[in-house]
Amino acid sequence: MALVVFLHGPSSSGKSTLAAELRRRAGRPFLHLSIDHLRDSGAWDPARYPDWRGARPGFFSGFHAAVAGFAGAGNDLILEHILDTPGWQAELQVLLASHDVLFVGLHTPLSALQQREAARGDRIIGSAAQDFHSVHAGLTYDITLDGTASVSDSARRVLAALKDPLPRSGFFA
Ligand SMILES: Nc1ncnc2c1ncn2[C@@H]1O[C@H](COP(=O)(O)OP(=O)(O)OP(=O)(O)O)[C@@H](O)[C@H]1O
Repeated sequence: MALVVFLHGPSSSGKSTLAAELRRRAGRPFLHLSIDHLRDSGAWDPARYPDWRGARPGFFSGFHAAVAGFAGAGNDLILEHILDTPGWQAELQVLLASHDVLFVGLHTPLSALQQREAARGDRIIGSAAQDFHSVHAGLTYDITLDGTASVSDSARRVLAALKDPLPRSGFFA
């Protein structure tokens, strides 16, 4: 069984920043999985697909299976993801059923998301707003964080919640 710290929130809410701080402070190894890494390395480039909409379900099913594969092989994970598509949570609920999950929701005000998105310059303008209005709906988090709070305080809160044994996550609700 592996431990999966699942960081969830809109684009620009602070998932990658928190993941990096968690790994700095954790005192134990976590493998950080995010599609950002595939995109930023050039390994995955949606613009190259003649029919990305058609290819998208297969790409993400593969990503989800890879996450479960790493966890199944005993790797503790920090997973950064956005559940913006119907069926993804259910797919991951099945794939991660045998693992400990800490489901962390990052709530960041829309104005901050838009400011960050504009400042970054490498995100599609409007993605954050699109996520903001829907991405937290119906989810049960184990911890909810303010994405504008100090990242060290947020990391401390997450690490303090990693009790052994971990209660069954709201992710599976
Ligand atoms: N707690 C924070 N306070 C202030 N700025 C922050 C905080 N967390 C993140 N940021 C800034 O917000 C921007 C987006 O952060 P980050 O890349 O961590 O978001 P993300 O949720 O991983 O985004 P995406 O899903 O688009 O990859 C960065 O410029 C980062 O420096």
